[in-house]
Amino acid sequence: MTDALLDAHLVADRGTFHLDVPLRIAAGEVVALLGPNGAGKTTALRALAGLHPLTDGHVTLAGADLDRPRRRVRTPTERRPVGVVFQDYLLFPHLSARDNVAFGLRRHGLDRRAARRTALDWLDRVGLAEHAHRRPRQLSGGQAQRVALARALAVTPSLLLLDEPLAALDARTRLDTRAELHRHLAAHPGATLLVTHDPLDALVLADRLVIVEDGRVVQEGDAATVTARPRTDYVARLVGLNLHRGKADGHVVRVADDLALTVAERLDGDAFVAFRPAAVALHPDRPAGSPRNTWPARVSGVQRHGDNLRVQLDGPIVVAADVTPAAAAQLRLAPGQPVWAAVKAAETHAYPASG
Ligand SMILES: Nc1ncnc2c1ncn2[C@@H]1O[C@H](COP(=O)(O)OP(=O)(O)OP(=O)(O)O)[C@@H](O)[C@H]1O
Repeated sequence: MTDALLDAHLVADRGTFHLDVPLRIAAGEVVALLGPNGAGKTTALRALAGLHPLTDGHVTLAGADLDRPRRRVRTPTERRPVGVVFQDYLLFPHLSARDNVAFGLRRHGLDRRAARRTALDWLDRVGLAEHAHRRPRQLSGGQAQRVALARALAVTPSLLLLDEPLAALDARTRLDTRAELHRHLAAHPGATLLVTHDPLDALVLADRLVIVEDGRVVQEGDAATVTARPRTDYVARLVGLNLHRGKADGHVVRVADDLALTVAERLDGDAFVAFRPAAVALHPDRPAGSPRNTWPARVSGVQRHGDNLRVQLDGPIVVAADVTPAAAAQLRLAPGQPVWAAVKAAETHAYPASG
């Protein structure tokens, strides 16, 4: 991407934690920053907002350096063309919805009347014109979220930052608000960074995913690429796949000392093998007639998963298998129980681990 509106290299420290994340976002692009707990997502967002100092690297937005520690450049939060929607919205409880939105505009230099007019216009755009006089405690979670979004967007920020914007909502409100948020983000001409735990939010709302683990980017790309070729356990779990790394030789990938899986693709060298939990069949005894891709395993856990049960297996490789409740009853699945696992070559997807 050559025409990045945001060009950042976020290098920051928090205690012993070290963040080192390059990030480029084009105008109109929505990027989701995903990662497990403690990966550094919030630190990255706070650094972009000017709420956490960089120790090195830079933040350049629309060609202007906001941060560049080596040149002692640092722009205070309120002088950045950045809008933030925090997880708990941080609305002022004593101000009406209109005045919450107007507050940000006033800080950006608008006079009181113009700020109120623009605030009403934005509340109208998020469908809240008739609630403009209400205080935050008189609004539902979804409505408060929309006020926070209106407040962030009203200042026409070059960069919009959203920190888990749907996390505080119940499932039903989340569904509606996600669809509406999608509409507003699609219309936002600036760059958008969305921090989230929720793969669905990321897949629905973002054009591109950047996945961080332990302060580093481990994978990035559009949803189709990332879900088709996960490169870490976290990403594989996120997209609901089993993932194993091994050495490929033709159609065989050795994933453990005592297990080689036959795969559909022909490969050589370091490779990943991915397969869906539903592709793993469980048998009480060694399955006859199908010698490929079967291995002895032991049940380490069983949980509900939609209409099925998700069974965690230990053995030469750690695997999740989805089985129907009827199959689980027949197998009398219980923790510690030995079973045989099987997966067909045609149900696996192998790809090079390098590049
Ligand atoms: N106040 C603090 N003092 C010292 N270290 C901290 C502090 N807050 C966070 N950290 C460290 O910084 C790391 C990154 O935290 P951060 O909140 O950015 O992660 P995150 O990806 O947003 O996590 P989560 O998904 O749990 O919100 C954590 O691993 C934690 O060890």
